[in-house]
Amino acid sequence: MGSTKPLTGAGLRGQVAGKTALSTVGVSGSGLTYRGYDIKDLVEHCEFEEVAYLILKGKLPTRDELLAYKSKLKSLRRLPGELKSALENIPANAHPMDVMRTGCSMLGNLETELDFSDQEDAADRLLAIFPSIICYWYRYNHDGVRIDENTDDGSIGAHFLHMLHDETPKALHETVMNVSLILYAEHEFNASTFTARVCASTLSDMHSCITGAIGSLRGPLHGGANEAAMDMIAKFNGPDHAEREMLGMLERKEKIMGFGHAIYSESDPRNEIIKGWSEKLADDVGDSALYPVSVRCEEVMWREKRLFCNADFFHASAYHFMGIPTKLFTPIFVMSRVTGWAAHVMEQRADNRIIRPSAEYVGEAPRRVQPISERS
Ligand SMILES: CC(=O)SCCNC(=O)CCNC(=O)[C@H](O)C(C)(C)COP(=O)(O)OP(=O)(O)OC[C@H]1O[C@@H](n2cnc3c(N)ncnc32)[C@H](O)[C@@H]1OP(=O)(O)O
Ligand SMILES: O=C([O-])CC(=O)C(=O)O
Repeated sequence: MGSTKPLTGAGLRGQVAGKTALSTVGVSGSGLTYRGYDIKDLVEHCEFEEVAYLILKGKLPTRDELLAYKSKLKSLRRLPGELKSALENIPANAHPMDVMRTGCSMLGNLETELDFSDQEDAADRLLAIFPSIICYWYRYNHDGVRIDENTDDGSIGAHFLHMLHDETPKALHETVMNVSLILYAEHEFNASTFTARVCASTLSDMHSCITGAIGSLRGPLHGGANEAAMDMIAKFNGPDHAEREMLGMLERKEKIMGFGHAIYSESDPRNEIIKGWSEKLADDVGDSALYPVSVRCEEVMWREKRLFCNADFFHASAYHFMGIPTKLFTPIFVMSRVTGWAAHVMEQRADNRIIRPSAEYVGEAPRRVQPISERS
């Protein structure tokens, strides 16, 4: 199990900030459970949509419930015309996470959650529409085409890859997307989820909560690490070069993205799973560079610093082998984590008190305002 570190100090580390029935991190099983189910068990037996149902509705679906849920999600993929126009107006050099944030916020104007009784529908709509949002913007701005977002693909992962590459994805890629979306779906009180809960605690709407969460996920210390890890490993021309560069970065006390974790102390259980798929994808594309480079990075970080790969590190090579542009890596995290965020919003609303901690004041002692004419 990925045991937890001594949790004290800055960053609210180790402080219980609320209750959740959604997941445990570093507590039991392989180290990550969703509603009591171990992540390894879920990856082995479930589709992402089943796990989304579990997270959002509280139980694993029956076969009929899953079919109905997948068909509902399929019917929610379409983009309103006003949203398409907004996406067309976002420049090609914008960061795709900013596109996701704007897309979510714009949808909140068009399909405002007027009452909390709409919350499950608002969550399902976001889950279904995020792949359409990012692919519509990307293909319009990079390839000059207006894609048809109403594909017939049976899963969210295949829908995304189909719109991105303009062809039905191969089975291996659909499987890896499925695994990846499951792995990223939920992770207790991480920074983006906590953002969503703080927003929810003011009784704000679902789109505001998710928009804020996207902003938090964007940073390289959180979801943005998969993209940053890719940028780093792409610069290494082989394992020995990677080792030399990594040692230099450590010497200069630089942060190496895709390593370490706020809660786990020895391993992130998601790493072993995505690393296995990255290796399979490397074989599939005949890679003899990026995967060995990634493995050497992992060895060096553990040997030198006892730092291990988190969920993001091997996601970088896995996504790359599937032909996904690096800048779209973190938006995939959004496509998955929206399930966890929305479930946390609903959980917060069900037992709410506004989240309002206190601060330790370290500023000036009380003093009088000097008239402006006397200030130097
Ligand atoms: C899906 C996710 O969001 S997983 C997280 C993705 N983020 C990253 O991969 C970014 C790189 N990693 C990090 O910045 C950190 O490990 C975090 C943000 C994930 C966790 O931060 P913290 O809980 O503050 O880390 P922690 O307390 O373990 O740090 C201990 C020491 O290790 C160092 N350290 C931690 N991670 C790294 C890293 N990736 N590279 C270099 N040094 C590191 C810290 O700087 C600190 O050094 P110090 O004692 O000299 O100040
Ligand atoms: O829990 C965290 O701090 C970050 C993380 O791994 C996640 O959100 O998946």
